[in-house]
Amino acid sequence: MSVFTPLERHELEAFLAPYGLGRLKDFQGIAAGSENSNFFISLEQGEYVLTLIERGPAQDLPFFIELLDVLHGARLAVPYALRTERDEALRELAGKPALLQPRLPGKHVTYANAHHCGEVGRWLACLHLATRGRILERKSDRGLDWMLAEGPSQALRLGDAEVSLLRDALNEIAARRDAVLALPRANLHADLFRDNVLFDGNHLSGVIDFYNACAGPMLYDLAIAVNDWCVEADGSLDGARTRALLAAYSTLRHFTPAEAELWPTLLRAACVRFWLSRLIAAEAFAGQDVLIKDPAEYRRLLEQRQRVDLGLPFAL
Ligand SMILES: Nc1ncnc2c1ncn2[C@@H]1O[C@H](COP(=O)(O)OP(=O)(O)OP(=O)(O)O)[C@@H](O)[C@H]1O
Ligand SMILES: N[C@@H](CCO)C(=O)O
Repeated sequence: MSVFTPLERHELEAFLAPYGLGRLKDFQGIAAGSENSNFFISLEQGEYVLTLIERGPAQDLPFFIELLDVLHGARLAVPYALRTERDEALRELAGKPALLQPRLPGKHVTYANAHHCGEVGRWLACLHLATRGRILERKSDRGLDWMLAEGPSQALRLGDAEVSLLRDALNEIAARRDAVLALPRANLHADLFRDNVLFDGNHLSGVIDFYNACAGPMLYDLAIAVNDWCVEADGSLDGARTRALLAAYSTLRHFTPAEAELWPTLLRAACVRFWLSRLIAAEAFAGQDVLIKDPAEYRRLLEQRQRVDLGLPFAL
């Protein structure tokens, strides 16, 4: 998996015809991914990706389409919704909202090095600089308020030590919520993990999966990325990769004193976000043929981030 909605060749041909991109040569469901159905599509005029939106906020699709148009216009390596000859971007196929996007070159990196992390930091700064002057508003559906609302009900399924870990983290989030929300804002990717970035050799060739994108504190985006790109097997952060990511970012946008102060809190909040969302996904998809990521990984990261308060290098 995960192709939740299989497609017949004839329905795909009818869907693709209005793009005027030539005959369908081949198509193939993509196994990776856990939220939507994705297909590689080979047409006479090039290579594309078709996404059927299976779940999540369908009413927000115009936001994602507009954001990707802005980023494409700013020359960031992102997919964007292709238009039909009648200028339609958002369409329907097999009863699901459907988008056709260019296929970006490159491969996912499993073991990131400091160079990869520098590329990611630079890309993230470009995203924030391209949007902070005219932010497209969308509240995250996995933001601090969601964590504070969802945490207590997830705690009912946890053991005593885990409840105490989560409770401490939620107390910190509640205490610092207003200060975090007052940090400098832009549009965020909000899910910048290794499996959402493509590298062509040493060059970052694409960032995909914007379905968590929102408006919010830029530092939160960095915390999410650092927790995945710079992590060691024991959950600690690797100094060289962390410095490379943050240095590349701060060359383009300097951190503020408030950001330096709130960095350890944001690192922990980003752990809580994925610990909770993975617990929810593990329960919702139990027994199904869907990729489920391990919630315990983010519990371990949170434990580590509570033991070690990490400063923000390159602050000010
Ligand atoms: N525009 C694109 N260009 C190249 N490959 C793509 C593109 N879009 C998606 N892919 C491939 O399809 C896979 C699944 O896409 P994606 O991560 O968006 O799935 P998802 O189910 O929406 O997300 P997730 O499981 O991360 O929430 C990616 O890992 C990538 O290999
Ligand atoms: N990147 C997320 C899954 C998609 O939001 C995770 O690792 O839990």
